Amino acid sequence: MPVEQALSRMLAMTPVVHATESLPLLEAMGHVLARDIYASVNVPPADNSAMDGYALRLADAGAPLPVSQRVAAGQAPGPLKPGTCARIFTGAEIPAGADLVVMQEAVRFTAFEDVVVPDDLVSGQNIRPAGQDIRQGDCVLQAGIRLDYRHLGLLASIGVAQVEVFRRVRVAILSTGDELVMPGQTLQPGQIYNSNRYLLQGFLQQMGAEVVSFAQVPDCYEMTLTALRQAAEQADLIISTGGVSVGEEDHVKPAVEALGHLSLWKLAMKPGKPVAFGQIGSSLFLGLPGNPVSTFVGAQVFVTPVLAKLSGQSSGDRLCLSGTVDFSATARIRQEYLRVQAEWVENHWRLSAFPNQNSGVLTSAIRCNALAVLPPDTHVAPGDRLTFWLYDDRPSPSPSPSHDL
Ligand SMILES: Nc1nc2c(c(=O)[nH]1)N[C@H]1C(S)=C(S)[C@@H](COP(=O)(O)OP(=O)(O)OC[C@H]3O[C@@H](n4cnc5c(N)ncnc54)[C@H](O)[C@@H]3O)O[C@H]1N2
Ligand code: MOO
Repeated sequence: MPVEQALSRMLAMTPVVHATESLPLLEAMGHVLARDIYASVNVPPADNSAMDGYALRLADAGAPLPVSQRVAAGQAPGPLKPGTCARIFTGAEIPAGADLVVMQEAVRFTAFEDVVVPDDLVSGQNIRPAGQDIRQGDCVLQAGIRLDYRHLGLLASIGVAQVEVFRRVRVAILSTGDELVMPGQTLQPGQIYNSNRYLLQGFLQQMGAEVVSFAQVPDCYEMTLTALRQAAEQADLIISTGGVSVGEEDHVKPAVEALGHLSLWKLAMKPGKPVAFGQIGSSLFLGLPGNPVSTFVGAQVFVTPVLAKLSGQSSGDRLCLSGTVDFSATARIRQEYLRVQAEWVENHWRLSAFPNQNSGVLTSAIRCNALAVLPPDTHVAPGDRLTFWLYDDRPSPSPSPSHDL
């Protein structure tokens, strides 16, 4: 089955976790907003000065003006006496009657310390009007937004201290394989370190999900059943790695079928062919192949949109870009997800492929910053274009050389 079709079927089966909670603003970081937020105040609440200087009436300009009051930020000014000006500081409220502020560098003083202002004055200059950022009653954020630091700042600016958010999506991770040991232990012959668990847990954390359980199970049907049953009791989504292929040691698929059902298995993608998707009780189940790059690509291609929908996010769409490849590659019947280094060079994106695209080479994900999509039955040569997305938008320390695949 093509990836796009599989993804639409996965999303059609994915519910929204509707439970909400009310959290103090700082704790809401990374949560998805459950209600629209309306401003109960203007931002700024009153007209205020954009400069350190003098507030006056345009009509009074022309003659030297005595200073009748001093207004610092945080003080409430009195009305401005006609024929005078007010000493004012950045952020301080404009006294009633004043209609402009002259910055202090632009004024002179008479021998009596009256203020002489320049001629080229405009009503409203250097005044930040009340509500210029947000008007009372405005809908400032809509439900479905995943809150980041910008939203926290905006919510704080309208005085919101507590927000209603969807609870975090609960995810269980299952690593399967007799060969796996945890970092920190010494490898015995035949063993490898379990990297997928760490990759997935870090990814889920970054996505705002809560990892509620982790199990590492050997290649044993009974133990896989037990682990899946326990995971389904706690999690909205179970993600397993390994054991979804066709060998006798691959027990995940039959175990899911025994406890629930599988809706999808085997997709036309590389890496990641034996991806499986289904349900156990009320938990969704996503089985990713064990190869570390299959897990990485599966996290990018499937976990991201499924988690977005579960968590109540209104859009899980990623930003897809188009770039020019400087290598040759051919995809057969499977859609390929190439690890590429995307560089912005001379007003276009140039994509260079990592030389070893094997699904066991996790280094490719670190040395590159993007996944380029090579559709089935496609050949690309230098100069051709491919769609890609950045999974790391930091500039790379050194551009990678080009490699044909
Ligand atoms: N006869 C066939 N064999 C295979 C096929 C096939 O169609 N016919 N498909 C191949 C493809 S493609 C993939 S992908 C793999 C997927 O296999 P599994 O999902 O069953 O994964 P495993 O065999 O358990 O593991 C694959 C590989 O990844 C390593 N691994 C597993 N878990 C971890 C982990 N947590 N951390 C690090 N590395 C892990 C594991 O040792 C294997 O090397 O099947 C092919 N075979
Ligand atoms: O589908 Mo597998 O991940 O190519 O090696």
